[in-house]
Amino acid sequence: MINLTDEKMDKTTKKKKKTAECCGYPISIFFIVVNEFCERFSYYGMRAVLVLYFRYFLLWDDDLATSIYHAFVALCYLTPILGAIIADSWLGKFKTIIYLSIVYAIGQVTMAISTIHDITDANRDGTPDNFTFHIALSMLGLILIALGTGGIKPCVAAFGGDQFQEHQSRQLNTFFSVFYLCINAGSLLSTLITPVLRAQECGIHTQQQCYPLAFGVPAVLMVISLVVFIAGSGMYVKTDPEGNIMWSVCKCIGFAIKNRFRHRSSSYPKREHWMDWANEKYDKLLIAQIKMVLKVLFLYIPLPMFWTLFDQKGSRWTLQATTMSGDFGAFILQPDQMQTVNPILILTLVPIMDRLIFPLIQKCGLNFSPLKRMTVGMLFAAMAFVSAALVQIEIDKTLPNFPSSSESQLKVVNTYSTTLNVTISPNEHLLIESFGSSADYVTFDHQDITVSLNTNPVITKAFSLIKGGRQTLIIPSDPTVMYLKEDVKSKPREGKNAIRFVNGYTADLNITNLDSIEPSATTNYTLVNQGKRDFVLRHGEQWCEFSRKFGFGASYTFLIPSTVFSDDCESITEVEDMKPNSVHMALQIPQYFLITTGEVMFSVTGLQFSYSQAPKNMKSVLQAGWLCTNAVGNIIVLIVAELGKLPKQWAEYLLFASLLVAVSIIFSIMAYFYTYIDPAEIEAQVRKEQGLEPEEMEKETLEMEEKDEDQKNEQGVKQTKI
Ligand SMILES: N[C@@H](CC(=O)O)C(=O)NCC(=O)O
Repeated sequence: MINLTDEKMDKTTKKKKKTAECCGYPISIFFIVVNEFCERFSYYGMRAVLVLYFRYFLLWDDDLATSIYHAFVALCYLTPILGAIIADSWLGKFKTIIYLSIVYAIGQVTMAISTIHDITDANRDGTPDNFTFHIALSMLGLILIALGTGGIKPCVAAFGGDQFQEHQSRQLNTFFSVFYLCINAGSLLSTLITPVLRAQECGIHTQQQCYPLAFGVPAVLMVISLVVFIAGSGMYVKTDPEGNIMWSVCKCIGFAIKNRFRHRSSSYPKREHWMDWANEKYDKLLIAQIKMVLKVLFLYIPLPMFWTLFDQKGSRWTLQATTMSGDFGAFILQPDQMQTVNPILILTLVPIMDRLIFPLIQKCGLNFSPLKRMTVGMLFAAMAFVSAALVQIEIDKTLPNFPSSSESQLKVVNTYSTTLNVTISPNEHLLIESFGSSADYVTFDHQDITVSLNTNPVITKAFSLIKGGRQTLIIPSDPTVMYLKEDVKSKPREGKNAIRFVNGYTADLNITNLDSIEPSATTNYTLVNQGKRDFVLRHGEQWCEFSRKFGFGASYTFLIPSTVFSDDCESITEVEDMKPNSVHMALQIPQYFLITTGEVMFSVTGLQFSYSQAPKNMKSVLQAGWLCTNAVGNIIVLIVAELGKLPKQWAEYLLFASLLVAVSIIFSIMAYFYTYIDPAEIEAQVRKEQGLEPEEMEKETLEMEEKDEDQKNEQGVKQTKI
């Protein structure tokens, strides 16, 4: 029985007594959660506009932009290992957070500077002249950000946990929930704000999309995060690093393996655990701690699969949203804004789960242990993907029938003065009225065709179609020069609409935001957003204006007749090449609800579990291991994206759902054999076995602390003497 005198009690708990409390919580955690809010605002705000920056500022193609984006996210979840090593073996969590936050803030500022196009826009045309400079600077910024955000990630949660005393386990759980709420409040606000900042126009010489502001605000938030953290400095419980623990762990494991191999003959008695083969050389306490960590790390093996599904909400699900309608009546939701449903749901679900669902389950006498929660979380994520597959099946029903890689599709547009009988060899006959088009695309399984028009004389012309492509045969006022124009063969990106104009007027025309268009020519596609759009057509002094209301994801060809100015643009004909999206984005809400419920059960619980099951000196290491499961999950997404997809998107969703169900079954079996531990208790037991009684241990600690203090005092005296 530990029986400490008041004086001793004072000394052993002196660090904790110093932390002021409010409503049973250490005040210091206020600074930690505010710091986390600002940091996550900074991270998610920057991430929200990153792909668009790659795509439209650096002018990378979709594939490169997506790959670099996922590689960056994976790096952000790999660097926690580095942060944990620095914290646990060298600087301690407090200093690690400060130093790496400085690196992080420098990275954000570098990133913001790299987006100022005026720096290299010597010819003032609105585009940077030296892309290498911008790419190099932004890559440097991203590496620093990944190092910073990843490095501090395992430290901040564990540092927050360190602020609590042993009897505050209930408050500790609430802290992790509040911590998660702050992450999502930061993420929600920034995901809403930074795209709006990006859409502003700014610049010194020319006005461009305001990336410097969109990246600059997250940089400011990171500086604020650092200042807030430093402000709480006097109140924190700061645990000292315990030497190069990772190195000791590696050496100890290496020795155990070597020793086991040396004694592989059956004549040697078996040992309870393979790590016991390190007994000859290493401290029993270290071996016991390594066993605890390995047990948890082993349990982590199936976890990346959850993140593989979870992180697709930023990629596949957003792409799915681009094929849906975001018209909610009172407001219009853009496809990438659909992602904000996740943090919104987190903010509502975490309190509901904590205050209502989990206590209710407990009241019913059910043992809903952390590992059971995580298994159920995985099943929810799998259900989310089943829901996504069902939505996809509905979308597929409304999608155009795009050509396969061996087919070609053709549509005919007639801007000739009379109705035409169009024969496409060998046996396609189309009757197309003046300023009209064929009803739909005709599919061919060969590329070479001959087109005949029933004009007088008959006009015949041979064409070669694009394999796997969609084209329109434009018949102008002079049909002898009929020509092919390539069409879009997938839904326009970001839910935009692809539009183009065929000029049936007798002279050049100028159309708002488009280059001048010659008679009989067809413009290239321009992407326009949903909503009402106005266009002004001009030729010399003549002009007229016409308006169209667009939905999401459609494609149109507008045919301009020769009478366009005399009837005030009334006679412009609209040919619908691709129908607007008709499946509503609200149908994605169930899948978001399911994945977010899964996240609350899996991720919030996993965070607490990783903290509670780690020995004191390896808490950051285990947090880093937990975050690494996320990195591996992202790498799996990268590999799957690179290897190509199943022919049907809904089938891919079902495949992922089935994989996660299989993995969750394996995880539940592993969890069944896992026994929850109290690391402090095990450590005390090992010490006891080593012959160190608790009282002696306390005594030893006190003596060491006293010695420490004496040394400090001595140094102080020496310093004052000097
Ligand atoms: N729900 C996510 C945030 C988001 O995707 O907007 C989350 O909580 N992630 C955990 C983190 O630490 O960022």
